[in-house]
Amino acid sequence: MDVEERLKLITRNTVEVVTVEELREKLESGEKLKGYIGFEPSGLFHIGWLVWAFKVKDMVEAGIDFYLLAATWHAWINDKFGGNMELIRKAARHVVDVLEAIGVERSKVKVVDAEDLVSDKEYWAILLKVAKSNTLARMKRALTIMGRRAEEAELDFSKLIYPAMQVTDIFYLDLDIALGGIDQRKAHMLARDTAEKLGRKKVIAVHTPLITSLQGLGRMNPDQVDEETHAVEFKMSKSKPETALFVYDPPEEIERKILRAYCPARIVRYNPIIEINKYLLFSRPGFKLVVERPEKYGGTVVIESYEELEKLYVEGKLHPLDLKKATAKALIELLEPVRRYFESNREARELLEELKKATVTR
Ligand SMILES: Nc1ncnc2c1ncn2[C@@H]1O[C@H](COP(=O)(O)OP(=O)(O)OP(=O)(O)O)[C@@H](O)[C@H]1O
Ligand SMILES: N[C@@H](Cc1ccc(O)cc1)C(=O)O
Repeated sequence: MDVEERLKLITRNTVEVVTVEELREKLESGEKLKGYIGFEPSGLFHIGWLVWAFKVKDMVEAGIDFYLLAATWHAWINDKFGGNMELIRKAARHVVDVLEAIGVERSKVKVVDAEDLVSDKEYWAILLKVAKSNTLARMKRALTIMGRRAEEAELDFSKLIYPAMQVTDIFYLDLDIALGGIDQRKAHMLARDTAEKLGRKKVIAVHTPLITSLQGLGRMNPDQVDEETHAVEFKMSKSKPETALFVYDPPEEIERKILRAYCPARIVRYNPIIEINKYLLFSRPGFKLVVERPEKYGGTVVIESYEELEKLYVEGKLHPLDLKKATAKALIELLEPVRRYFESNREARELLEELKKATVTR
């Protein structure tokens, strides 16, 4: 694969890459590049996570040496599973199972655990240098990377250490590329600015879009919700199960959740059903959405691209109910391999059942 093809694969379906020029330069240099994503292992895998999971597949295919960081200590700081480290560790194993189910081969990624990172004194030396290079105000502002508002920084002191840890993870693993949803932007900008101060490698940030909660924005007008509020208050999130579709939800459940979901007519901004189409369905090469409807409502239509879908929807030529039914059907198909994986893999299934029973707390 040549540089342009690799670049295309890494940058497709992203919100931003900081910066594309740096990425091109590194790819051209021919050196082996190291990329990563960190995740808090704290419960079940919702379809929003598929957005970055598909990007992990792209990275691996583009020849990036890819690390998956199970951010166990970070999840602990963030009060996930009530601070039960045993459950957090199990949840980390479960995430790797789901990734395997959607085709991220275990042998092609390196799974690392935050517990191993912190056992090295070098990690703490870097962390102190990161802390020394930044103001308290900047660290507080970065708190949205843990899905918290800046005001929550003072709940307990460990929360203030979290952003410095995320930057340290990047330096310690000596990464070239950091992947995350757009809500992780502040961590990556902090890492880039701190790298300049410390004379370290400046990480390239690749940000994927966020899928909105199935409950949408409540009574808020989409035009009045900025991206930061969207990320903290209105994204699909495993801590708020009522907002989420899980990758192993049975077909009937997927259909039920989608039929009840927020999907205002003609509006695409922060519309989760539209986003599922844009980021998960049409992002797959060759995908077509088949909308079956009676002749009197326009008859069956096969939509070939996301642009075509958006146009039809905004013009009011596609009713939300018809869109929902077609989306449910396509999503059920997309998730079929995950259901099969858990049906046929007893160990993975038992772990999933155990996690389902554990209370998903924040
Ligand atoms: N709704 C979403 N759509 C797309 N990506 C998401 C979504 N939610 C989280 N992500 C991405 O998944 C990664 C892990 O995020 P995180 O652990 O905060 O997930 P979460 O489901 O919001 O968890 P929690 O509810 O426990 O805070 C991050 O890179 C984040 O950007
Ligand atoms: N902050 C990320 C998790 C994360 C933790 C440590 C990292 O190095 C990277 C990512 C989230 O909320 O999902």
